[in-house]
Amino acid sequence: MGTALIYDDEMTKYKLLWVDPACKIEVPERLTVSHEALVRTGLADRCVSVPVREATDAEILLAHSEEYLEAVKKTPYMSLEDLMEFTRQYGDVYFHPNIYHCAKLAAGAALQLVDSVMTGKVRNGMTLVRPPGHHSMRSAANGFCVFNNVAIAARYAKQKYGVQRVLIVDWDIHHGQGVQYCFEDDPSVLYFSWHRYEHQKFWPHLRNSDYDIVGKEKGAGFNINVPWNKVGMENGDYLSVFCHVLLPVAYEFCPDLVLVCAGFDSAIGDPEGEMCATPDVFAHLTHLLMNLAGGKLCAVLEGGYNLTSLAQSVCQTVQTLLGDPVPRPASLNSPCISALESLQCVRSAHKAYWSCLKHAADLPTSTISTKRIKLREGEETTEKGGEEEKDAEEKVWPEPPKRVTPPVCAALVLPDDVACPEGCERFSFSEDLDPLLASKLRESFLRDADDSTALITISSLIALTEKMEKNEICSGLALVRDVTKAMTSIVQHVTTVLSNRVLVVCVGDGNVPSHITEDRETLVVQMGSAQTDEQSCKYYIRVCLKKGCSDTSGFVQAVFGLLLPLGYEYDPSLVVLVRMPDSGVSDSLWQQLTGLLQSFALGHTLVLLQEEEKALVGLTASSLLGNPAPSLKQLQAPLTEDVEALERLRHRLQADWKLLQTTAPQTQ
Ligand SMILES: NCCCNCCCCCS
Ligand SMILES: [Zn+2]
Repeated sequence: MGTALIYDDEMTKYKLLWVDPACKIEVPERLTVSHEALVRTGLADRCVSVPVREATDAEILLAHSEEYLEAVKKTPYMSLEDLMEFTRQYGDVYFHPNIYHCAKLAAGAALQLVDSVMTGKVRNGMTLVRPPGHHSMRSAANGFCVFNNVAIAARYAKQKYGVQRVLIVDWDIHHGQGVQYCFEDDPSVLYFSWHRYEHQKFWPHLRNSDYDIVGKEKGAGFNINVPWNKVGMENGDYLSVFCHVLLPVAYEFCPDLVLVCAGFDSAIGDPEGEMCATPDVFAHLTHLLMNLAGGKLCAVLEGGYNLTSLAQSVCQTVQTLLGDPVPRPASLNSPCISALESLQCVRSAHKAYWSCLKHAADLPTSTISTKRIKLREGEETTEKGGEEEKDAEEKVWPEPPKRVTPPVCAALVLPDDVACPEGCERFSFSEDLDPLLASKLRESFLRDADDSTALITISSLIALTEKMEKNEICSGLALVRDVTKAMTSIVQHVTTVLSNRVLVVCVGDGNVPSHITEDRETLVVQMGSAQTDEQSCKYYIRVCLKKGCSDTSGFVQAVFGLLLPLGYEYDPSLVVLVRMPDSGVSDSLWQQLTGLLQSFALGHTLVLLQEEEKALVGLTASSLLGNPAPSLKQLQAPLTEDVEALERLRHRLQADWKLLQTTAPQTQ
């Protein structure tokens, strides 16, 4: 299934008609540069084009009062003076004779997108709209917004399609207070927003935007605010919040639909956000949400006021929705102290509501980032947002890397009697093997040296890793007699011959040859049930779950709290996913993991299965082809001892792996 793109240039036909410094950044070119970039890059042609429509009164009344709608209806007939007068009653917004029409189109576009996804016409999609929506409230326009496009879409999806749970992710740099107010007592809509806050010094200066505002009554826990109290936040800050707050909660919530308030003023160069996250980060934010709700994801444009980073970010988002491999995360910095404080505060505020956060640390005793910490003489404050910050417009950043899709998406090494699934390519090493390599492989990996099928398999795997390295093949899968032997030979080859970093993920117990774990190049993460006496060390990390990998919620904890942050920090060029015999992992969790691991290494994931498990070839290949994994059931609480063990492991490792941190360093 494809990706919908909804855009109509009618929404460019309104603009600011008078002088107002607060509103001058909201210009029609925001839409034209975004759409033109999608056309120029060929991404628009790869999408399913869906027309806009006007939202009806009834649909607008899903989130707004009649008196407000009636008032807005009068604006097309107003004189300039009347428009200015009408505007004055609201904050940081402007009206225009054509804005009511455009606001109906913006809301209608969001509804068209919901229809396209909910009817299965497309898998996911994005709509480029203005005016944006997330600041508008029941009876008030605000922050360039007239109707709350995403709030209306959420209510519409529940009403028309019986959607039980909607996740709204608001990655715009402003707090979508309009969305928060709409759903704050509603447990069926989980609203997540991060936003520039600076301890309430930043617009809209609301006390209600802070981390302790968690929702009301039945909605308590279903409103998550992540305040950024400094500018200059980077990719590492954003990805840490996704891994340690949003994703664990989102998987526990288990939404039937994901709506994104896709604002790109959180990208570098934006005059509003003054953040430093690069446009390619939106490829990762999008990808990390694409296995929720069976892939049903609707992205609705909100803000974004730097026309260069806006266009690049929109393209990164749409290209990921189309299923292209995501770029490697450019060398991530560890989250800054201020971000860690926010992270700790949010996790603490929500520990009462989400079992995945039950063991989160308490509130920090003091927010050290706001105090000027006494540094050794002469040392510059490493903290972001210092006065020396140049203003956003002067920021320069590299163009996001070209994201080439390899000619072969998934190559499979299978015994002849196992069918190759649709969309994949059977791969077996045909040219005669280099005799030197053959003998080396024989002596080091084969039980009986003349076991030719094993030799073919091993050499096929070696050849496969080389084609992946050349980006001729994206991902691979092999049925092998002994996954441990196969893993060893691959790691040996890739680290020595290709001298690349390999992330090995072992699902299930079983011994991992020690020499892999000692080469201090390869990172091995093994998830199982074995109570190991040997401690995890920096490059060989063992997650032990009481009930093993059959415990889905414990496993998910480990994936988001440990595996993903490690993967982002390690930034491998190849991921080897090994399903150890009798791992006990469920099929849907296995597919989720296969999908999530494609966040790394340009999607170069090589999956190793025991040949007895050939029944898993089809569903594993489906995930390698980019099909969304089936959604997991709502997760029950993970075992206390597992969560505590994971916390202890994270505490021990966070000195080596900065993205594992979830708390700010304690003040002395
Ligand atoms: N420096 C201009 C102040 C603008 N304040 C309103 C911003 C609304 C953003 C909507 S995404
Ligand atoms: Zn914004």
